[in-house]
Amino acid sequence: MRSDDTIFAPASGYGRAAISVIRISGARSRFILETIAGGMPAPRRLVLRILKDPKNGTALDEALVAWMPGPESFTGEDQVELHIHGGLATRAAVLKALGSLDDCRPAEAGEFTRRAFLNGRMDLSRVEGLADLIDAETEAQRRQALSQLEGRLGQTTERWREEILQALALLEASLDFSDEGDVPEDLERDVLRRLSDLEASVACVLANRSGERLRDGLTVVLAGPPNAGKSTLLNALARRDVAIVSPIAGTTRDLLEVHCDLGGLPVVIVDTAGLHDSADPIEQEGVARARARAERADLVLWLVPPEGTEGEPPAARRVLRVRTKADLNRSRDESDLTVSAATGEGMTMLIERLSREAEETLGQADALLTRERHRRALERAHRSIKSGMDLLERRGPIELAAEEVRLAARAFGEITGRVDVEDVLDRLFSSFCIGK
Ligand SMILES: Nc1nc2c(ncn2[C@@H]2O[C@H](COP(=O)(O)OP(=O)(O)OP(=O)(O)O)[C@@H](O)[C@H]2O)c(=O)[nH]1
Ligand SMILES: [K+]
Ligand SMILES: [Mg+2]
Repeated sequence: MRSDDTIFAPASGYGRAAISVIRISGARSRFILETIAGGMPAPRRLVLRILKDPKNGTALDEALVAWMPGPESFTGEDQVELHIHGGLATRAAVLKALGSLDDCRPAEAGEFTRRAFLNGRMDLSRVEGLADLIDAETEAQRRQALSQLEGRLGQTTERWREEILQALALLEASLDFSDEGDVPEDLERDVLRRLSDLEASVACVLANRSGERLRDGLTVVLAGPPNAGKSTLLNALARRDVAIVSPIAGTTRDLLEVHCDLGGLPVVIVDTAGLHDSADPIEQEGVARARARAERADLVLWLVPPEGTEGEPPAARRVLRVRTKADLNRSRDESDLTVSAATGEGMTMLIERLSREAEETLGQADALLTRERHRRALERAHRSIKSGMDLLERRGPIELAAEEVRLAARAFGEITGRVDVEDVLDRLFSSFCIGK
């Protein structure tokens, strides 16, 4: 794959639609537009054109076309958009015509965004914001992703990086002084004050985990003995037939996740295998997976059917006891909630309860960090700042303090993709759809 090829791809979804948008980016964009649309429109204006096959001049479609010259385009390169009719045959014919041109090829997943990043049009944290925006399933996730796309995280870490580079400059100046055997104490005190301000700001951001939580959603695991009604409840919460339900104990073996939107907040509900001792190695594996997932979950709903023995809930952060199949047994007990997926009894209460849990955990999300990657980089920056401060306070070697400060600057730079992020790039861009 050559990075100086001109690339093209449908930017709207596949399947039949009224309009389909095809994006083109690269040096041949102008030539392509001239060739298939018969001339150049004014930049950034949609104009109606007949698209013609470059091989034989036959008409392909009537389309709105736009010419977006670089460097002020999304990718930073010359770009073209063709808004063609959304029929499958039309799209196939236009894509085939584009593919027949020299140095033009279909784009790989995320290649447009990768070019935008490489051409300095977006920093890495904004690229991640864009990926999250495309994947956002709820209102709160959308707002968070948009704020990251707008550059809140990137701007903050860039500011921190600049501040720490100033501290580094001062330290280096004091190194020069120390050659002359005279380290001004003011200078070191000044550096120490700057580092300590920065340390406090970074610690404050690290303490807030709500961004990552909001991105991933609140995880609720449905656990219980076999036949407790876990899969039935999952289907009822999802309002569709996701999991197999049967009177046979041990129906569910794998974990099954459903993403729900509760009042604009993302909740992931996980159905699991019934917890019990089994000689069957597949069931044992299912039970082990159920226990592991319960341990990591924000909340476990421990489902207890009216019949049979209850057993012990799995190890978990928080457990709510839910009596199932209320239609079969009217007796009250010490459960937190009582539901019947069959009649719908108690379902409103359960959903309200889950919404409240989501609101408490995710509701006030105003966090800067949304990914583990950000957190790891910031933690490293924080550690280095603290080591640097420690060295200065103990009047240790200035060279070592300067090195710590340099490491912190580097860690800040990783968040926006200034340094060392090749592996992150490959993973991130391949998670995009083709055409983005
Ligand atoms: N009457 C009544 N039956 C229910 C209710 N919920 C589930 N059942 C029945 O209970 C049986 C077991 O339900 P499942 O949802 O498969 O139970 P499970 O906990 O997922 O079972 P495993 O996956 O085998 O562990 C099925 O026959 C369901 O129709 C309910 O609220 N009322
Ligand atoms: K079952
Ligand atoms: Mg089941």
